[in-house]
Amino acid sequence: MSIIQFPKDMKWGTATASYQIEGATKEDGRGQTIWDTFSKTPGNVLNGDNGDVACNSYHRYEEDVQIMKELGIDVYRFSVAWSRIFPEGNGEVNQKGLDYYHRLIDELLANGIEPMCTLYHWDLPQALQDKGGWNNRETIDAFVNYAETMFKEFSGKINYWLTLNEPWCISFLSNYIGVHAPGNQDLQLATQISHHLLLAHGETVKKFRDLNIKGEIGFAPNTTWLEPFSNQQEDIDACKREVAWYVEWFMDPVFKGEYPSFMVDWFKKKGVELVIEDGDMEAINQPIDFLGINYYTGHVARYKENEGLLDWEMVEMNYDRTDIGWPIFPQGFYNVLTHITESYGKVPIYITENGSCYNDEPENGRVKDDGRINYLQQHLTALSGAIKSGVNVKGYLTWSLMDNFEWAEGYSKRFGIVHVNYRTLERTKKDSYYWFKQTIENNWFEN
Ligand SMILES: CCOCCOc1ccc(-c2cn(C[C@@H]3NC[C@@H](O)[C@H]3O)nn2)cc1
Repeated sequence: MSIIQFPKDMKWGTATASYQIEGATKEDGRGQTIWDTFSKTPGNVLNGDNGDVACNSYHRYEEDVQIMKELGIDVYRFSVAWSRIFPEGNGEVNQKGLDYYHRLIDELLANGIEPMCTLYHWDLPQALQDKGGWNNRETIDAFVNYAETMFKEFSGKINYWLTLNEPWCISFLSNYIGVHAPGNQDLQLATQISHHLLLAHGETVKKFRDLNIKGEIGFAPNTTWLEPFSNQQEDIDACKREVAWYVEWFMDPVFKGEYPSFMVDWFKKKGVELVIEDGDMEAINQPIDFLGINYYTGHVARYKENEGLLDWEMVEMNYDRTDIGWPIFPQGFYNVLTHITESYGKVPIYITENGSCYNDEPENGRVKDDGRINYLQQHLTALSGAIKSGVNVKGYLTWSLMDNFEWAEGYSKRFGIVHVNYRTLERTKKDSYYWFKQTIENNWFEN
């Protein structure tokens, strides 16, 4: 057994997102979003699930904050539903929407918990999607206007801001692979959307600086790691392409002001012509205060000609897998974090999402989720190793505080350290909740 310790100023927390937990989708002036539309289109979401009720956190946030207070966390990451603030995406502000987030944030602050606000976590107002959504550059202006409204309203209460959650999911998963809203399957469209998302991020950071807002701002790319099956250059290059699709494609423009040329060339071979206007790359290349990193899984891979978009295939290594089927690959967590530090320097990093799907149910009031505890132990051990090797990690927020709407998987996949009974909405703290609570209290755990 060994003791895994963390820096004394390490911040611990949990993360959620508006569409996944709030419910109340037709209350207090909230406008429809692309996930309301997508989830109610038959076939898009398992079991026809949608976010109309979810965890009903819109009304149960006080109970949820008490659960967080007992957990002993320092920071809670949530997202704001843009369509609660601007039901049509822009125009007249909805005061009842602002009022809800004041209630939530005041409850957090009153209980000594720091709010970390994600401005965009996938729930685009449908009215903007009807005008082209993220493919329309006017959506960038609407986003900056929404962000400016939030900055001015909550400056002084919120000190940690994230512009975008997982731009790879927003662009490629949702507009090329097509399994998330709005469900397009067009590589040119998805790639152009990725550029507009980066522009929205950069213009928002500029606005944050121009307004002299107190606090820190960043964004939260999702990451993965592919380990080459051999030291053959074709295997190494294939893995590099997939990691770059998530990491370099979004981080090079922000940190270096340019796209990774080997990926631009690869997309060109696939017929993609990215439209970049004068000044775009300068607008994206804004210094950020911290990076949110989301990591779930990785695997071993090798080159395979004409396989998928990037010519690679997974190598089956009898991985242990979670209940959503993702390989448990903690070495990928260490590798992607050290890779990011080697590429972009010691930018402060918060792990804004890391967690696992285990569908254990309560028995006699207890949820015995050993799989999730094991996942946390393995990934926090990898994180501790990354910190020791120089990665500038400031905090770790597990995904998620509670079971919630897992997008196309609906409510069938449970990521929470707190169980939610979707019929009664009763919350039940899982064994992993108590394990995480003890780890936070100690700032170490025994592996
Ligand atoms: C047919 C091919 O299908 C490919 C599916 O490909 C993916 C990839 C990635 C994901 C994914 C899901 N999550 C968890 C969320 N992160 C944000 C938060 O809202 C969590 O709910 N991260 N990545 C899903 C599906």
